[in-house]
Amino acid sequence: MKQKEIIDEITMKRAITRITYEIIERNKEMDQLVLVGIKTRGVFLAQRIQERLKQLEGLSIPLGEMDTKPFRDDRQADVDTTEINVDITDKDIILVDDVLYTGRTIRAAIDGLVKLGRPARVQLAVLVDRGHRELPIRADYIGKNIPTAKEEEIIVQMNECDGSDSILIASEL
Ligand SMILES: O=P(O)(O)OC[C@H]1O[C@H](OP(=O)(O)OP(=O)(O)O)[C@H](O)[C@@H]1O
Ligand SMILES: O=c1cc[nH]c(=O)[nH]1
Repeated sequence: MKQKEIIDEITMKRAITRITYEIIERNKEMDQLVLVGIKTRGVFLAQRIQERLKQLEGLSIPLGEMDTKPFRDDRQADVDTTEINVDITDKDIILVDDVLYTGRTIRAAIDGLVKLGRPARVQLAVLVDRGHRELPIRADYIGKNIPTAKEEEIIVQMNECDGSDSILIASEL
């Protein structure tokens, strides 16, 4: 497998900052927002957006962690490690994930969310949209659009779990 860095730490940081500004611009009632990070790296991304919102607007936005494994259509797990300790009914949810590919993870996340309550609105923020959707799902906030071949893989590395911030593309060639 050949790997090449396509996004470095600084560019990744800028993309997260831009997503945060877009969230501020497009959500007038910020007190209704709840960030929900999709495990694993979506949670760290959501935490970074939460920190930026605090720095830029002085806002403390609640954050939950979504485990999509129990709701997947391909493989399933009995244990659900979702932790969302706020009532999501009538709230504006922003789902956060690192990569958007087929859209199946997001479908599972929405399934998990509606089991917990009835949000007013659900938006989606992703660091990378690599295309190849298999469901009618799109992101509202996109850090980087990275056109890929199906055989390639996007690897997002984050300091919190990988020791550094970087986005790589991997291919057999
Ligand atoms: O749009 P999709 O085709 O569903 O792909 C996107 C998902 O794939 C990856 O998760 P993965 O299942 O690799 O789990 P991980 O984040 O825990 O590594 C990524 O973090 C997204 O959640
Ligand atoms: O390329 C991909 C596809 C799904 N999830 C990833 O993290 N990378």
